[in-house]
Amino acid sequence: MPKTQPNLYAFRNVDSLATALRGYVVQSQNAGFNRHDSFKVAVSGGSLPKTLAQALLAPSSGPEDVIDFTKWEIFFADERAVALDHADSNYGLLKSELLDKIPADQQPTVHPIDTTYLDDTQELADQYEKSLVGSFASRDSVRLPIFDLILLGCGPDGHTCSLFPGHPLLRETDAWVSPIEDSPKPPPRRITLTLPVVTHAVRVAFVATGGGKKDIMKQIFDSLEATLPCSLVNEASGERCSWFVDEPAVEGVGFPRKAFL
Ligand SMILES: O=C(O)[C@H](O)[C@@H](O)[C@H](O)[C@H](O)COP(=O)(O)O
Repeated sequence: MPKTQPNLYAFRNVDSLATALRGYVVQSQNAGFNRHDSFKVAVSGGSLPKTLAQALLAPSSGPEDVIDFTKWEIFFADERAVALDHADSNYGLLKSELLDKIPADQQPTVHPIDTTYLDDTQELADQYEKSLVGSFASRDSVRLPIFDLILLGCGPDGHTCSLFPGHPLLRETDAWVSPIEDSPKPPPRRITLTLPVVTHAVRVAFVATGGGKKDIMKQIFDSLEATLPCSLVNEASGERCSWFVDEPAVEGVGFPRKAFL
């Protein structure tokens, strides 16, 4: 069977991207509600939380466009081994951009790292894996957790989550969550969902904006060789993977764009 291709959606600006991203997240949420009455989503750091907040905090456009955060379970696709109130914390970033702006009686369930284990990234990863087991299923009964949606960014070197080009962690096949002590993007000590978990999600979405991304976007979409972490996600997830980008990020990219309907 031929492999399916990812969806590349390009927008004039971040405002129109955020509107489409909202529609996509609401669809993913509703599909999750239909499947198991909750929405299990993982988010990364970087610029994503800001764009996501813009999308999710916008007023509803009608009865088809309703977000029920109380049934959301939010996990972190990757997290830095720092305190939750540290400037480098992805939880802290999501909190200030999004969670603090959601009314108290509508708060989602959020799964931050257990900062008791900051000194030992293997233990930090193992404990985070346990929180996935608690929410999804025991490791004996499922090979991999199935997120309803994983929301990712794309680094200028083609990394995503804390999965970096050429890093041995890309070959991890057993763990759901792994430590990394030598992240080329600071800070070096982190934990990350592994590639099999990312590519096993019902849907995966990347958000990448700005002209600084165009060279790596050309490599990801126009090169036949899939070695970059973002390319590996594209290859394994195919049409379950969608990219929300602005025009400057895909300037010169030949890969066909789709209209977001
Ligand atoms: O914690 C992190 O460092 C991120 O999860 C990382 O994977 C990020 O998503 C990319 O580096 C893209 O970052 P930008 O969106 O800021 O370019």
